[in-house]
Amino acid sequence: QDIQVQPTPRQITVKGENMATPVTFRLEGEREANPRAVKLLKTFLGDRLSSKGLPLYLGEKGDRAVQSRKRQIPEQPEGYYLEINPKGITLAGNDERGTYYAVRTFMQLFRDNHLPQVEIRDYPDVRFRGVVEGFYGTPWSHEARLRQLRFYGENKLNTYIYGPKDDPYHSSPNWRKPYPAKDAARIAELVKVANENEVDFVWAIHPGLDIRWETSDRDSLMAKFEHMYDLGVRSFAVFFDDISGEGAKADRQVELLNYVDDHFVRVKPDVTPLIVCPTEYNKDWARPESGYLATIGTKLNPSVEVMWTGDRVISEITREGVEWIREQIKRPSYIWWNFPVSDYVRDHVLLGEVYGNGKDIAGSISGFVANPMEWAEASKLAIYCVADYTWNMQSYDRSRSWHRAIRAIMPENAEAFTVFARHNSDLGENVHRFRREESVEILPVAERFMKGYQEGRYDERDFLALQEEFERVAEAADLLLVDNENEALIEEITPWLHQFKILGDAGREALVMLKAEERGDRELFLRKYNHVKALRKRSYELERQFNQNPYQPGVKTGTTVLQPLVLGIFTEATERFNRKNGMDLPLLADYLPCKLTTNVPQLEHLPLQVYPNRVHLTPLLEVVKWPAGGYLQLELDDLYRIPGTRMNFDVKGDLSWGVMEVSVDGENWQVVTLTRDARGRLNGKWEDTPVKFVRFTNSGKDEQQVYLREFYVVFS
Ligand SMILES: C=CCNC1=N[C@@H]2[C@@H](O)[C@H](O)[C@@H](CO)O[C@@H]2S1
Repeated sequence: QDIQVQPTPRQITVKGENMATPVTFRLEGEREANPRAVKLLKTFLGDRLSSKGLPLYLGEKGDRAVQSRKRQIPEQPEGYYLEINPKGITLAGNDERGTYYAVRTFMQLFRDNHLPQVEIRDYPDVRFRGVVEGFYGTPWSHEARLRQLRFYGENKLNTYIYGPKDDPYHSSPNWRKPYPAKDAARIAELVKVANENEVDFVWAIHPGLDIRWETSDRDSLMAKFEHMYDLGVRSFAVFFDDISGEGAKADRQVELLNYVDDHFVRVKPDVTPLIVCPTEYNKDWARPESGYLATIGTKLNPSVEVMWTGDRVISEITREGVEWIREQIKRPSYIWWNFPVSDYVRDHVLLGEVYGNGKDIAGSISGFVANPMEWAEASKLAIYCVADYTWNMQSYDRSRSWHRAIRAIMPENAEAFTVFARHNSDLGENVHRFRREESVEILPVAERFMKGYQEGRYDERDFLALQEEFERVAEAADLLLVDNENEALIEEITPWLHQFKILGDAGREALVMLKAEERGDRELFLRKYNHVKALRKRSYELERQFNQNPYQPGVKTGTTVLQPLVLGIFTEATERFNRKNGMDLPLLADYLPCKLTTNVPQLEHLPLQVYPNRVHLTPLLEVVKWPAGGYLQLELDDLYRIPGTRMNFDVKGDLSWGVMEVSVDGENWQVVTLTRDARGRLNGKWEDTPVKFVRFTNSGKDEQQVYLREFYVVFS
C-alpha cells in the first residue's frame, strides 16, 4: 500500500497486511529515552497509554529498551529504526534526535483503526537542514516564528538561523547591545520551543557594517554571545555579508572568528559549531586575486562552518559548484539557498515547486538552509519541499513533494490553493535574472490559442480550456479569501488573492469580448470592454494600496502567462472591433517605455519601476561595485524637463566622483548641479530645455562601493 511519510524515508519494507490498531500501548524505555521524544509520543498517544497493551519500545542505541534491535539502527547522525508488527513496536534512534524522528514517523503512520506492518531504516542526507531567516524586509513576527519551529519539528528540519537583516540588535546599530527585556524573553521562548521540536536555534550577528577591528568590539561581540547564551542559545553564527570597507577584510574576519571559536564556542560544553556567512558568498563575487576565500580556507579554524549561496546570489546548487567552493574553503560548504526569498521581487509571492538543485551534492555540503519570504506561512510550501529534498535527495520528486506540501498546509482547500500557487511562482524580470516556471499546464494551450486567434483560426477546445482555467482562477480566489483553516496564511496572501480574483474575472470577460466581436454584437462588446477596463483600473488601485515597500511596491499575480494572455486577447479583440466599426477605442495603457543602459555589471538587468511621471531604479540590497568610468543612463521616450531627481548611495564619505548629465541627443551633455542633503542624498533638477537622456557617471579614478538605496527621476 502507498505509505506516505514526510520526508520520504530512505528504506521502507512492508512486512505484512495492515494490523488492527491496539486499543492501548505499554511504553517501555521512557526513563532512558530522549525526553522530548517521550513527551511527544505520550502527548500523541494520550489515553491509549496503559500498563497493559502492545509493547512500544522507545530509546536510543544502547538503551535497554531497544537493545534487541541495536544492529538494525543506522549509525548515521539522526538515523532511526522503526518497526511495527503484532508483537510490538520499536522506535529506536541512533541518537536522541533519531528517536524523536522515529516518533514523528510513527505519528504519520498511525491510523485509529489500523497500523501498517513495516520496518523503516532512515537517516538524513544533509547534516544541518532548515531555514535561515535572513531576508531584508519586515522580520517575521514572534507567533510566526513559533509556528515555523513546530513546522520544522514535523518535517525533520533541525536548524533555524535567526538573522533578519532589519533587526537592529542582529545588525547595526545595536548588535553590541543586549536585547531589551521583552525581546529577550521572546528569544528565550523561541529557544525553548525550538528545543522541544529538536531544532537548533542559531542566533546570528551581523556586525560588519560598522565593526572596528579592536578588542573593544571583539569583546562587545563576545558579550552579546554570552547574553544570548544566557537566554538559552546554544548555536551561533556571524554574518559578514552585504558589507564593504573595513568590515570586509578576510584576515580581520578570520582573526575574530577564530578568537570566538577558541574562547567561546569550544570552551562551552554544549555549543554547536560556529557558522560564518562570508563577504564573498557566491562564485560570481569571488575574486581569486583578493585571496579572500583562500584566507578563509587556510586560516579559519576547520570546525567553523562556511555558508555559500552557489554560483550566484540566487542560484541553483550544482555538484560542480559545491565541489569548486569546497576546494576554496577546504571544507564542505553550508548552503544558504536563496529561495523562496522575495526581497528583491517584493510584489511577487513565490509558491512554485522546489527544483533545479543537484541530487548529488550531499557529499560536499554540511548544511542546506532556505532563505524564505517575509511571508512566513506562504514560505512553508517551499520549506516543506526543502525538508523532503535535504533528507533524501535521491528519492526527491519535485511535483509529488509540492502536492503533498499543499495538502499539508491547506488540506480543506488544496485544490484552490493548487490553482493559486500554479500561477504565482515566477519572479518576473529581476536584477538577479532568477526565474521559475509558472502556469506550466495552461501555457501550451494559451500559446496555441493566441497564435490561432491572431491567424484567424483557433481551436474551440482551447477556447473552452482557457475559459475553464479563468473560472477556476476566480473560484480559487473566492474560496481562499474565506478559508479559515490557516488564517495566518490567508492574511499574508489576501492582496494577491484580490488581484487573482480580478485576473480570473478579466480573463473570462476578455473571452466574452472576443466572441462578441466575432458575432458583431456591438452592445455586448462595449459592455465587456468597459468591464475589463474597470477591472484593470481596480487592479492598479490594488497595486497602490497594498504592499507599499520602497523596492517593488504593489501586488503582481500571474505575470508570466495569464496576465499577458488577458492583455493579448483584449488588445486583439479591441483592434478588430475598432477596424470593423471605424472606432478608436483606446487599448490598455501600458506605461511609457524607458530604457536603461549601463556598463556597471551589477546594474545591467536592473528592472525599472515606471509610473506616469517618474521612473525608479529598483534599489539593490547588495553592495554595488561601481567602476571608475562606470555610468548608468536612462533614455526617455520623449523630451521632458526634470523637476527632480534623487539618489541615495548610503555613502558617508565623499561623493564628488559622481556626475549627473542630461542630453537631448545622447551626444552633447550638460552637467546637472547636484546638492547633497542632510541625509546624504544627492538631489538635482533640470528646468532648462527639455531632454531625453539622463546619465550618472563615476568620473573619479577609483572603483566606488555604494548601496543603491534610491534612484529616481521625475519628468514632466
Ligand atoms: C551566504 C551568505 C548569504 N548572504 C546573503 N545576504 C543577502 C540576503 O540578506 C538576501 O535576502 C538575499 C536575497 O536578496 O541576498 C543575499 S544572500
